[in-house]
Amino acid sequence: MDSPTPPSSPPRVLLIDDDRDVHQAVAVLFGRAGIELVSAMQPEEAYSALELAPADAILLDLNFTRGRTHGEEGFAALARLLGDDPDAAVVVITGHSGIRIAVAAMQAGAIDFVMKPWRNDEVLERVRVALAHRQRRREIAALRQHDGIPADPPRLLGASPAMERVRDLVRRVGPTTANVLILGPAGSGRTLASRAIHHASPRATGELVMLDARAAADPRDDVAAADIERASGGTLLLRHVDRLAEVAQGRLLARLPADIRIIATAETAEPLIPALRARVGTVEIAMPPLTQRGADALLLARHFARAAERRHGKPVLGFMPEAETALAVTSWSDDVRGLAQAVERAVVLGDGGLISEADLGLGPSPAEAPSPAAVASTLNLEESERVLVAAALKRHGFNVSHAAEELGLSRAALYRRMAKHGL
Ligand SMILES: Nc1ncnc2c1ncn2[C@@H]1O[C@H](COP(=O)(O)OP(=O)(O)OP(=O)(O)O)[C@@H](O)[C@H]1O
Repeated sequence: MDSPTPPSSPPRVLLIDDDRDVHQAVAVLFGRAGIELVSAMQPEEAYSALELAPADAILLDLNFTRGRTHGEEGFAALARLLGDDPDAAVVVITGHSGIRIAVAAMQAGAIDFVMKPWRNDEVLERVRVALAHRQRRREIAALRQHDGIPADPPRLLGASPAMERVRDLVRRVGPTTANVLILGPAGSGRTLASRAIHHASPRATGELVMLDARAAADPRDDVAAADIERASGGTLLLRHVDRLAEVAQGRLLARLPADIRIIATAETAEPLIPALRARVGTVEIAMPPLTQRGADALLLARHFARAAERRHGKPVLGFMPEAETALAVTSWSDDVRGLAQAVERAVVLGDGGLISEADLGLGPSPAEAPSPAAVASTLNLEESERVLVAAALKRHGFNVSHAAEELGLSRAALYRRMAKHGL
């Protein structure tokens, strides 16, 4: 995530609208007004854009599916934008007769609204009000913070129900001072979730002190008392707490002051002594492995490709269809981090075209597709079904009829399973 816009640079406004003509018109308008436009055609693209570079204000259309006028998608996006960042300055865009919808959006936290078709001066005025609002919020936060403008909130990307549940828990627990134990595979986003919780907490102006239990040369080593002390007033993040030997866990428990907020991460809770688990795990959050997040793998791959594009100045067109299928079924050794590294490598070494399966270091040969036996030994029933369906689709070049025949399913049944698993 980049740092917020420095005061001297032009204000940055994110437009979320599925109409290209609107983007073109706003680009001209903002260009004249000295406002930088960031464009997103869909809400998911917008969350990725915000993670890469924060916006000072957001213009949000409320309908993204042709023929829809009730704004459900826009309201869901508004809730997510404000859930991720309660200080977000959002102006909603509604149709000509949408005054009731506009009022409901303001009740839901939007700062203002504009109605299509709009007058240019009206849009600019609303955007400027939103920018001023955001600036005021930042100044107040900076006064509280003492050491400058606060960073934007970390964002957990993903549209799967599994990630919705994680975001919901993060949102509920963040503003409290409850201790949280985050369980899940290495690289799945546990530290990112910890940052989001700290950022949303009343202790966000204090330090997030990170201690890695793996850093101890000997698992019997103690967690430094001085570090624990530093976290008073902020949050203590104990990473990989399951790597501490039981004796060290006991000593750690004895040293934890009563008034400190603790977030701990571990792969599983089994190695934890019950008293430590009870102390750090007032709320437990299970971070699902990427293979349980359906189409999130592709969504994250696109996000990491955009991030690498920005970081290395190398353009990327996207992913080849077979690479997309492979992404949906690959279990990376380091979960989300493994995916991020593979995508970044592909962008760095690629020629700016479409990223192939081979570019991602994934075997293109059908023989390498998982066999039912291999699948069954490591995954649960749901995951096995997803991997088998994806592998059959891959073997048949995404020909649904052929894949359905191989799986002994009707085409309709296969389509249902594809929808269920986000394939
Ligand atoms: N849902 C997500 N959205 C965006 N980025 C993510 C998401 N999950 C993970 N990442 C990114 O993947 C990388 C690994 O995540 P993170 O460091 O939080 O993992 P972790 O579970 O704490 O692993 P470890 O403890 O081994 O470092 C980070 O760069 C993080 O920003």
